[in-house]
Amino acid sequence: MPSLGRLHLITDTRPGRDPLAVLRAALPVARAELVVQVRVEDDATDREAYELAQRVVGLCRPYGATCLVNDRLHVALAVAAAGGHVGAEDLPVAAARRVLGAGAVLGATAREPGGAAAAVAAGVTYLGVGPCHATTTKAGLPDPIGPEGVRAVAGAVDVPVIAIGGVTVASVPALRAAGAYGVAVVGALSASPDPARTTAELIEALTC
Ligand SMILES: Cc1ncc(COP(=O)(O)OP(=O)(O)O)c(N)n1
Ligand SMILES: Cc1ncsc1CCOP(=O)(O)O
Ligand SMILES: [Mg+2]
Repeated sequence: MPSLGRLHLITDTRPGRDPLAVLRAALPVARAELVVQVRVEDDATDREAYELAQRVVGLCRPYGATCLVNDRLHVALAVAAAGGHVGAEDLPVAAARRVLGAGAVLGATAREPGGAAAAVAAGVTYLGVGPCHATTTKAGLPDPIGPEGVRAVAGAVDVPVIAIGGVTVASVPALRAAGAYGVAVVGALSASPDPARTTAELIEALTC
């Protein structure tokens, strides 16, 4: 397995959220185990995405944390992020790999073994697999696949599987038992009254 962080914190840029405050709380706890994925709302401008990503890259650097950019790979390149994440409505994996280059971290979304194997063949570094559980963070998703869906994908590929969708501290053990290498969260940290503590609990559950 590559040295990819196990805790993926996806920025929550919905109104009233403070993604940089959450990141400042999580970084000193998770350090190099943290992968921060800069994800902005669809109607955000590229300039807004760029400015947030630039801040995130700067905050991650002293901790050895990894910054990725969701969807907007030109923003990833512009801020010298470590890579990006693409899904079904974004650039195809092979095209994303060409854009980012051979050394970049490239994630893609998968929910079943066939799609996962195709993404691996096309050059992904890791797979974001889900939604594992119900989530209120993103609308229009298919039904949750649960730990058994994660198990099916993890058994079919040899890249790290990052479970996403409604992940909480309590759900991490079952996801790990199903073969997840790590987890990606929005609400578990963004809505936590104590993001530093929740980060510590997530890291403990992911590395024990
Ligand atoms: C780690 C991880 N897994 C899945 C996703 C979802 O990506 P996508 O399907 O492209 O949906 P959007 O996030 O772009 O709305 C992800 N971002 N990260
Ligand atoms: C972007 C995305 N893709 C699948 S689930 C999801 C949102 C995950 O957010 P949360 O951790 O709050 O359920
Ligand atoms: Mg996408």
